[in-house]
Amino acid sequence: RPLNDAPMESFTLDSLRASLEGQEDVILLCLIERATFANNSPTYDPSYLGVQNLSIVELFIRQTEAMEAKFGRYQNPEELPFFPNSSPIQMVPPHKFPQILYPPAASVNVSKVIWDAYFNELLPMFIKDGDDGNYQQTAAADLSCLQALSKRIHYGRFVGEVKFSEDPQNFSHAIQAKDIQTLMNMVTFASLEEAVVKRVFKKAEVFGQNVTLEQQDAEKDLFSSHLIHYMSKRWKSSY
Ligand SMILES: O=C(O)C(=O)C[C@]1(C(=O)O)C=C[C@@H](O)C=C1
Repeated sequence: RPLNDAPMESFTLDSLRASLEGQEDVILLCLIERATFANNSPTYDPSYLGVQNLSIVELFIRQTEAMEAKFGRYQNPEELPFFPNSSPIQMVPPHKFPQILYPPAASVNVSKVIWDAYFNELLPMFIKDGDDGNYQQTAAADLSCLQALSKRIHYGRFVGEVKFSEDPQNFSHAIQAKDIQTLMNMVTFASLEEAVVKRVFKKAEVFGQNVTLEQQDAEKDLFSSHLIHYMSKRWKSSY
């Protein structure tokens, strides 16, 4: 469920984990949609448009975000733009979302890391070579993937806040001592991370199937085969 006016107490570790689990589905479906288009290299070529040396994807994302900002997308603290735009123009009145995050936590922003990892690492893992001319659709699919990934990754800020609120004394102690190792041990669970990775592999396999009414065994589509192959090379060896 999206963030709403519910009080802070209603955000529990369980409710946040349920949200994270649902967000996995969104990410996989966005990646599957992106995989229906070819690599489409002109989408990423800064010289293709001849506009301020910006690629189609960057210009499209900048303009889409500016428009979405006007309609209030980034009033919700779950959403972070890749290109923050301080334009004061707002078409919608401000909405009072709960201020769950402690200000330093709210300032945590790894959008640049997500951007680079998506284009340089994730996308080349599964995209097929070629040019089908659908550059706008490609850029739009990239933006959906990026937004879904960014939301999932930045959700860690809410999870951290709830974990703090469950054990403020021990957390405060470690924070004051700047004991990063203890803090990391307090917020991470290797077995849970392993379970998340396994669940995502399974979902990628299921979502990537072409479901037909006639066949008993659903065929695997190219996306899931490619993605799972590369994900296995990248991550499975560590589990
Ligand atoms: O569920 C938690 O406790 C989280 O912190 C979320 C999450 C995740 O991103 O899936 C992050 C770190 C933990 O090691 C395990 C899981």
